[in-house]
Amino acid sequence: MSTKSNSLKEKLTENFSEFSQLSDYSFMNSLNADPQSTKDGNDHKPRSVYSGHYVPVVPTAIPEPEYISHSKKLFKELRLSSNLTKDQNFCRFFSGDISVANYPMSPVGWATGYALSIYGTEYTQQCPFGTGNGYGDGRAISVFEGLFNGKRMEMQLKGGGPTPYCRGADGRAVLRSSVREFLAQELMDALGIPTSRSLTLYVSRSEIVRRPWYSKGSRYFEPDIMIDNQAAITTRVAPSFLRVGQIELFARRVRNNAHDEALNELKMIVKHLIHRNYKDEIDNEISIESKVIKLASLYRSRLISLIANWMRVGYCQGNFNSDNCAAGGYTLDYGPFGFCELFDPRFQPWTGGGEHFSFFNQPFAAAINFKTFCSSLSPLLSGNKQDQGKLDQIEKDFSELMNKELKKMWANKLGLEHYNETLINEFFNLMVISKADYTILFRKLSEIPDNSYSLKDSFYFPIDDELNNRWEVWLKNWQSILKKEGNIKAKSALMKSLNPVYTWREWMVVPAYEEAEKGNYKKIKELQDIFSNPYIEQPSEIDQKYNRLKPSQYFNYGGVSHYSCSS
Ligand SMILES: Nc1ncnc2c1ncn2[C@@H]1O[C@H](COP(=O)(O)OP(=O)(O)OP(=O)(O)O)[C@@H](O)[C@H]1O
Ligand SMILES: [Mg+2]
Repeated sequence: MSTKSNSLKEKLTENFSEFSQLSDYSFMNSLNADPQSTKDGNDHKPRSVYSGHYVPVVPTAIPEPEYISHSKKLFKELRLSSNLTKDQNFCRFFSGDISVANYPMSPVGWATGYALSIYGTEYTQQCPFGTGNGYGDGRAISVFEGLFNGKRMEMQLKGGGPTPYCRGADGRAVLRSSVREFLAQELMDALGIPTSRSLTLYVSRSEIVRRPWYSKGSRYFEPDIMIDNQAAITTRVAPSFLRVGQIELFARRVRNNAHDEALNELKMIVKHLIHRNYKDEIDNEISIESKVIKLASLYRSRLISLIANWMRVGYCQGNFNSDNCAAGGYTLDYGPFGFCELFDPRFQPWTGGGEHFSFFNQPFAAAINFKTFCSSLSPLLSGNKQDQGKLDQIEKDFSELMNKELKKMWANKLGLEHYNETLINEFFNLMVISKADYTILFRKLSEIPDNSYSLKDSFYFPIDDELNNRWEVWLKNWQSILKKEGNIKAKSALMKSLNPVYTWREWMVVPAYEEAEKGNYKKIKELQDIFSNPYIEQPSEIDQKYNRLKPSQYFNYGGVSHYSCSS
């Protein structure tokens, strides 16, 4: 009996009509549509959107879509059968032709507006109307919301054609950036870092868009040519795609007395955020003021943990504006991101990013986004001084708690129970002077070596005797603390669970999207395999290929070591 019910429970969704039965829309049912929008979602030209939480939009399908890949892991988690990828309607739907939607699915998707603050400075000029009312999802369109094993998930096409927020751009994403986002989400999830997830990746055999990019071997900082790219659509999945910038938009409207419904719309979107991302942790029965305070405190914990995790694996988001900061506490928008190879605290692959969004500055950028988040919640406290005091305190404590978490992370990354300032400062100095590869060095240290010879393959240049001696001294000090603290074998195992073997190396990903441009998807699948298990050493043939220092020719190489945000 129990076997039977288990097998029933395990039944996978096999075809598109079963898939449609999973749909259950709360976004469109419980929030306000822009009153000026049309129900049919035929709304693809830039225009001002003054109110409402979303605009109904029908995506523009990419012509002649070809399936490239899907996330086997996410499919399993959602209990979707891989057979679905062979279903014609599934393919049409996730390549943008949602006219195939069956009841209870909606044949219309939605795009949302959001505000933009760059490192705390509010921008309004970023839209064609100079007001900020034309800024939001320009090419991201949500098309599905459903219940999967009781978990509510939203599915969003990236590159699904223009929306009213497109600001005159084409609404498309190129194959290169879609491959990057698809693979990066897979890797981040496997690294154990909260993230939007990859569902599927389709490319158009016939639609071409032009973008500035780098010529082969370019040493230019900014793109030097225009190139033709195939359009692609990748679908990402998350409990919500709400951003700090979105809460900010509604709060700005309250502050500016933009319309009578402004405060109510802010309240609705915050309640929606709680419902989507914090439902299990916030009691529905408490007052809105108490909910807001709890929300700020929960988001603070999630954001702090997220940033510490980014630092742990060498991830640099690159463009950590309020509009690229998910209010649910996970990584969102894999645009000009990168992973640090040669250790550099100022690592920043995006040419437009500046130092403020660089690798080691991310805790500060996060603190600023958190401040924006808190001040956006403030109007919901109805001027109550005591509640405002609590919210202010939560915001004020961000940096101290962030520091604490970082110290814990650095200590654990080195197998230590406690942060040791002298030891860790000397370690950072040595990493910089020795020109170490961030991932390889930490992984080699996870073997807890007792001599510097074991580290030599993690340096980009041979180190001299003096430096060598410094490493020897450091290793000795480190080992003696480790030994005092306890079981070395257990420490090594812990370090290996925090320090991956394999990481994102852009020069390995470039051939994957370049081959894909020629219709060969083998390298994408290979990388997907490697990225699915980044903490486990692969057999030596595979290991030699993927566990390597960045070759010298790829330094200062346009499109590899740095890139513009032309996606
Ligand atoms: N080709 C395009 N067509 C329309 N809008 C675009 C296009 N490229 C970028 N945008 C819009 O410009 C804004 C800034 O772009 P950014 O690179 O931060 O985001 P993105 O990578 O497109 O999307 P997301 O943050 O949803 O992952 C976003 O609102 C985005 O929707
Ligand atoms: Mg973005």
